[in-house]
Amino acid sequence: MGQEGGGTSGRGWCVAGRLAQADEKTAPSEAHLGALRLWLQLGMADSAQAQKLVYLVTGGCGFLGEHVVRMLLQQEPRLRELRIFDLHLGPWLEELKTGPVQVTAIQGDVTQAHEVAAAVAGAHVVIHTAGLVDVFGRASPETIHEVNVQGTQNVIEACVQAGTQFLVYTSSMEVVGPNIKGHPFYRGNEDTPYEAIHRHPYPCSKALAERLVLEANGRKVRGGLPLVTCALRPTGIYGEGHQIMRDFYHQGLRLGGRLFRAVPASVEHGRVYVGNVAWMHVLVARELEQRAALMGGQVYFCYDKSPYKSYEDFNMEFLGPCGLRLVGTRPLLPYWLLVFLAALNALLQWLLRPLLLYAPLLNPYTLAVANTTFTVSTNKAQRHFGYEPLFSWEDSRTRTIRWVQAMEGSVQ
Ligand SMILES: NC(=O)c1ccc[n+]([C@@H]2O[C@H](COP(=O)([O-])OP(=O)(O)OC[C@H]3O[C@@H](n4cnc5c(N)ncnc54)[C@H](O)[C@@H]3O)[C@@H](O)[C@H]2O)c1
Ligand SMILES: CC(C)CCC[C@@H](C)[C@H]1CC[C@H]2[C@@H]3[C@H](O)C=C4C[C@@H](O)CC[C@]4(C)[C@H]3CC[C@]12C
Repeated sequence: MGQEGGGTSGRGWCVAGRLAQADEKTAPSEAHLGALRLWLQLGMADSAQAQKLVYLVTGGCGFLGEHVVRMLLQQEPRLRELRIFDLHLGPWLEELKTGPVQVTAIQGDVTQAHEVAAAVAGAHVVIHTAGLVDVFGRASPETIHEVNVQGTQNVIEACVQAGTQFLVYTSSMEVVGPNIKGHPFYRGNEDTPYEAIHRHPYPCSKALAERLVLEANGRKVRGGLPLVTCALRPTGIYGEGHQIMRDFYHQGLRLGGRLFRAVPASVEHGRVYVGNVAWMHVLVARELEQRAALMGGQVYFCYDKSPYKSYEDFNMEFLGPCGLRLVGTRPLLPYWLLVFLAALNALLQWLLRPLLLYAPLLNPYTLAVANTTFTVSTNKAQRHFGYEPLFSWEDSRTRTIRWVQAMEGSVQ
């Protein structure tokens, strides 16, 4: 929309169109022309002012980050420059550079304070989605901490030093749960009491980082204005580009078009479409300035109309139409055996570490997350900043199915 309805340039077109029509029929009076000239002038002034904001998206080349980047370009008409900061830049960035918004790709590391500071300087808004998403034991706990916690601290300090006033942080449902006790969280909201106790490095790091962001709300940035921060907590994100969905799909193909049920169908797992999560980021960033007192220091779960289902049944909404079948109405293996296999995988990972990286999907942590009900039901984002999902469940499903069908090696 930045391109399509970009501020008032769209309005200018509209007026010019109407004027041309009027010319064909009746000559407009001087008064009419004067009014139109004034409107056009105001429109141009508006337009010059409209495209004034500089946004920085950290992790802008990741699964969620790419959707945030594209959504900003479509839905934020005030954007002048969009900076995309990532450890690994994607080739798709090139196609964005021909549009009306200046797109600046910055290869950098959030753990390097000076790189972050240089990227943040002059930005009005920072959307910090960069993170090390690792629940499979690929990275060390120290690395996860460094990227997720120290990286976030660097972003906060850079905002303070640069005078950047608005910071949106991508947190995670996992800062709440599932906790180590396996307590269910059934359609809870941001105020539902829950014992958020974790041991795994990933949720621990996200919880620490979220706290840093929320505590930074109100800190004075350069120039004396207060920093306004908030955190968004997506549940399990799905949609175009979702790596784990890709993995399940390929695994299903290898197994002759079948996947085997491991988790009871009764365990609800919260899921949210990536387009809606991106839209929520864009809206939050837009509304933080006007509603700083209400939104500053707040957390919001990301939600939409995706149905409540088990992790595997939900995946079948997309993988089913792409030719896969989920075998079994109940888990094929007893739970104790899954626990044993998960523990065995953890042991093998530890033993093999000096030789190779063994990081299967099943481990004690992923088993616990997949086996514990965790779903949200809230309207806080709607109440605080007017969020409504941009994509219906039907749209989200169709888009995801099309993406799976277009995947390399697809049976379609
Ligand atoms: N995928 C989910 O289901 C989910 C759910 C809740 C929250 N989140 C959060 O959303 C954010 C994005 O997750 P995602 O699923 O898109 O993951 P992703 O791995 O696809 O994206 C993360 C991006 O961050 C970048 N990055 C990693 N380390 C970096 C560093 N040191 N410096 C700069 N960039 C770095 C990566 O290169 C990548 O492009 C993360 O903060 C994650 O914790 C994800
Ligand atoms: C029993 C096993 C075979 C099933 C394995 C599924 C497992 C890999 C899945 C289940 C739930 C998934 C997590 C969940 O959707 C939410 C998040 C939050 C986010 O911040 C990071 C990703 C993560 C942890 C998903 C990872 C994959 C999980 C554990």
